[in-house]
Amino acid sequence: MPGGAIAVASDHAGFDLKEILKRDLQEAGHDVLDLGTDSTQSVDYPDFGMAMADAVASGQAVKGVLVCGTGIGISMAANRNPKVRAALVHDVTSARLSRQHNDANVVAFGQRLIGTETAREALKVFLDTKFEGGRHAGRVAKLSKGCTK
Ligand SMILES: O=C[C@H](O)[C@H](O)[C@H](O)COP(=O)(O)O
Repeated sequence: MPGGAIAVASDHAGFDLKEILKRDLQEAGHDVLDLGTDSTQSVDYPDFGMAMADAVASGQAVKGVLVCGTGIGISMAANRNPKVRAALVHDVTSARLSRQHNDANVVAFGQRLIGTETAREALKVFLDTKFEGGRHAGRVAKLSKGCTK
């Protein structure tokens, strides 16, 4: 069984894809923490992006998966916490690079923009790819420091 819980969260516009990705994670043997939402009834994406940030920053989850209509708003919300590096991913290449170069700990998808199969494949790659470190380590450390003003 892979180590550490993976949290999933979405707004109403990402609910269907979140459920598909959650099932994939469970079938792969991951411990999945579902932070909602629980239906396609309209909700506010900041509530779920920030719940994800809390789960990752506290160590309750080692990685996270976010989905909203575009992936933009919910990743913006999560990234307000300096311990979160949420990558808005549109394909397998950006999923891989978000891990290799940015050590992303959260991946975000836009259900209205990405094909389901692309998102499923991109999530697998995201979880299977390691951070390269090296020249990227200092850059990522600067992100973790947050704003200076
Ligand atoms: O960045 C925001 C997300 O894409 C939301 O999922 C989107 O704005 C929701 O739109 P609506 O309320 O029209 O379903």
